[in-house]
Amino acid sequence: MIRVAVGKTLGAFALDIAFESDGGVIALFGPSGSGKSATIGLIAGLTRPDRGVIALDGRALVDTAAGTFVPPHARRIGLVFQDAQLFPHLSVKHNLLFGRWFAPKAERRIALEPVVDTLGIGHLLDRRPGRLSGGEKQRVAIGRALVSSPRLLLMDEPLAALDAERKQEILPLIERLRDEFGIPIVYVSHAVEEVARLAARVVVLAHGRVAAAGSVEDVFGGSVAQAGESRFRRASFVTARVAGHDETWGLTELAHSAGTIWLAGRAGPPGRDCRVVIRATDVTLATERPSGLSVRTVLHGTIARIEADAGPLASIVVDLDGHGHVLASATRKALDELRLAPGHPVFALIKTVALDEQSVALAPASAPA
Ligand SMILES: Nc1ncnc2c1ncn2[C@@H]1O[C@H](COP(=O)(O)OP(=O)(O)OP(=O)(O)O)[C@@H](O)[C@H]1O
Repeated sequence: MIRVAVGKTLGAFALDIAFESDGGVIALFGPSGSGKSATIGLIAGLTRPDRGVIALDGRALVDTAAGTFVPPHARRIGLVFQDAQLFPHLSVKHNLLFGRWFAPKAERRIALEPVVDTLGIGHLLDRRPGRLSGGEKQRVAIGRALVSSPRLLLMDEPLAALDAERKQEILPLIERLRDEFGIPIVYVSHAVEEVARLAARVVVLAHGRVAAAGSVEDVFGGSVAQAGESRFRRASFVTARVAGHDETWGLTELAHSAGTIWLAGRAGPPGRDCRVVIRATDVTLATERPSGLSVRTVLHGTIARIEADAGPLASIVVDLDGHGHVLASATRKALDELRLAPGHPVFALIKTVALDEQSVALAPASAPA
């Protein structure tokens, strides 16, 4: 359990935040400059708060009123940054073993072998970091943090420097370490896709304050959490159930009460709950059920809210039959011409080609998504 309630002034920037997490992955989400990395620095002990408390499993790491400040190396917190920050003169194996020095012998819960297996880095052990790709380096950085048997893992945009393909290789590995090693993780990102796949809870920061906090479903139920994001990055997700695979056409059918969602590719066994991430720019709205279109996914819903940008665009939050929301981007002109307003019924159309396996996060086999 991590509890954070701190204030810190950094030049002209004032951070004043409070949140708690009792395990799993909690995401810190928010636009650039909102204070995500500053928060990570405070939890790791790289900086000291001006006031407040940070406690891990009931033990104060910082308590300014009591004069407590546990130094970073004694916090037992693993860190993974965007840039892997490996020791260039050490082999991969010795980089990994370096992490162990920080764990007292009695607390070395995590052995090297399962970490190497999970991350698929066994063939790299004798290499130096200079001879690794970006994705390989990042796996080793994650491994080094894990073998220190940390009480908490802080991951600050660990995928931001990787291309889309590398990201898709590493995301499942982070899912596995979340599920197999049981270490609580604070995960910083401004990618909705990553947050939707990994996190149970999210804290949205804006201008150094907590703008929203709660379950991922609740916080991303509308577009408010993404107000600072460009229209190309805005996304929502819906929880659906894998209904089956169409082997002839290579499609997966996902059941939702608002309609069937089709995605190109295979995603999970039938019966499994999942979250489907849908970019707002991939959603088209229609006032009538369309015919003669190639679009396969037609979800019926009701306009819950319209948020007009300063420019020509608007974000439309569509309530899906009381089971989640989908976010659409449209021009204000189109809204005007279709006379769309809150309370109106609409159909949300999503191209099948906009969704594939990578748009889907499977819920653990036994738990709801
Ligand atoms: N040491 C410092 N001195 C002065 N200002 C600082 C210092 N460190 C951070 N800041 C300021 O604090 C604010 C928050 O920075 P922070 O790095 O936490 O943002 P972020 O949400 O992680 O952004 P990004 O997504 O771009 O990494 C920024 O305005 C930054 O310029």
